[in-house]
Amino acid sequence: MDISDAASTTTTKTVTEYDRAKEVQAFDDTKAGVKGLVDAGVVNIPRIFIRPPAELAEELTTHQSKLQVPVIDLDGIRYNQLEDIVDQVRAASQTWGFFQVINHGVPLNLIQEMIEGVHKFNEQDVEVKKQFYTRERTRNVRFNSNFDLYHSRTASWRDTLAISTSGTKSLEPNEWPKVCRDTIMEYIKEVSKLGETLFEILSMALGLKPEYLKDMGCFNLYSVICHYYPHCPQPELTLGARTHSDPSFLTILLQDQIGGLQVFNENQWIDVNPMSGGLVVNIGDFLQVVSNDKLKSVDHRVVANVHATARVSVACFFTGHTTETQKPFGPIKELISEENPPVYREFLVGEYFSKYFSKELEGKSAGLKQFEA
Ligand SMILES: O=C(O)CCC(=O)C(=O)O
Ligand SMILES: [Fe+2]
Repeated sequence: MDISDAASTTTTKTVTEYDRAKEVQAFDDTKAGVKGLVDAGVVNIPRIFIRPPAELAEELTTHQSKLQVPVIDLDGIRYNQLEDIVDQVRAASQTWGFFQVINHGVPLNLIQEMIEGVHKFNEQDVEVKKQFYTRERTRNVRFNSNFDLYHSRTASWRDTLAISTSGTKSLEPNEWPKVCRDTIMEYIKEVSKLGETLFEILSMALGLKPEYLKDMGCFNLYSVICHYYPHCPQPELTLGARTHSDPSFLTILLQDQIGGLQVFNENQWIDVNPMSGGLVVNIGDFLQVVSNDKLKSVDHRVVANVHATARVSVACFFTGHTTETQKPFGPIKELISEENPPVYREFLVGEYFSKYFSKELEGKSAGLKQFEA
């Protein structure tokens, strides 16, 4: 390559990068999200959403599998089958990092209302919705498209309404989106109860007393993240959510019947098939750390929605304490020994969050690496 070639390559690169930044900004400035693009009738998705050629080529090598994420019936708790449930949760959390629960106690009509509430929020007058559009992390209610829009190589085909519950009590009623406020409040209450039960089961699965994880401070439903995945006209070119593991101890996820969530298991992507009335539970990075790798936080993603109807999901993140002034978390003492030395160092949830939100959504290994001892 001679100097003029090098110069023109540099120029092209600069222009491409400049265009991307400009296009990302223009998209963000609409405050209408991906739904705004769909409403405007786009048939070719903007290039900020198109995945790099290498990623697209890799996709062609994946194939469908008959493997299924384990389903656990929590009704057994009432029938003296707790031990059996603890065994099932342990097995699922050590291998899949994911399981689905049924008979979980969260009222089915509330689940339906939550799904409808997220539709209503996203499908209301765009001018009303825009009032909630922000990337300001100090705001307890944040509507935007792609929290990592400015840091990611590829944007995802989804919009998100995030509610931080730590400030729920101090939230002014008009800070909340009216169309789904009461439903979300009620949902937080019910999912917290389920979370408490699951943390007890997980403590037992680790051979600890039932209150152990709760006493440690893992149990705090910090954010409710409502996702809306509009129909994508070119689903093969993008994703609904990039591959990631969750920045939480535990996540309880409600998904509607459309499907698209996939979990990485035995070197392949497996569909997490929607179950009417079921909830998906997954182990987050922090639980993998405190369990010293006994429980696994596993990569997952969402494919772009091919259906005419938008897909809705609601992820409840139990993140424990959240400010840097709180006590640090690290591998549980009872789980480490000479044969099982700590794999991870102690960390502060706040410290982890500030890194998480300053980069793009990425696979688990990158996230967990920073905790290593
Ligand atoms: O929409 C989904 O099914 C998954 C959402 C998710 O993985 C997340 O919010 O962390
Ligand atoms: Fe996730």
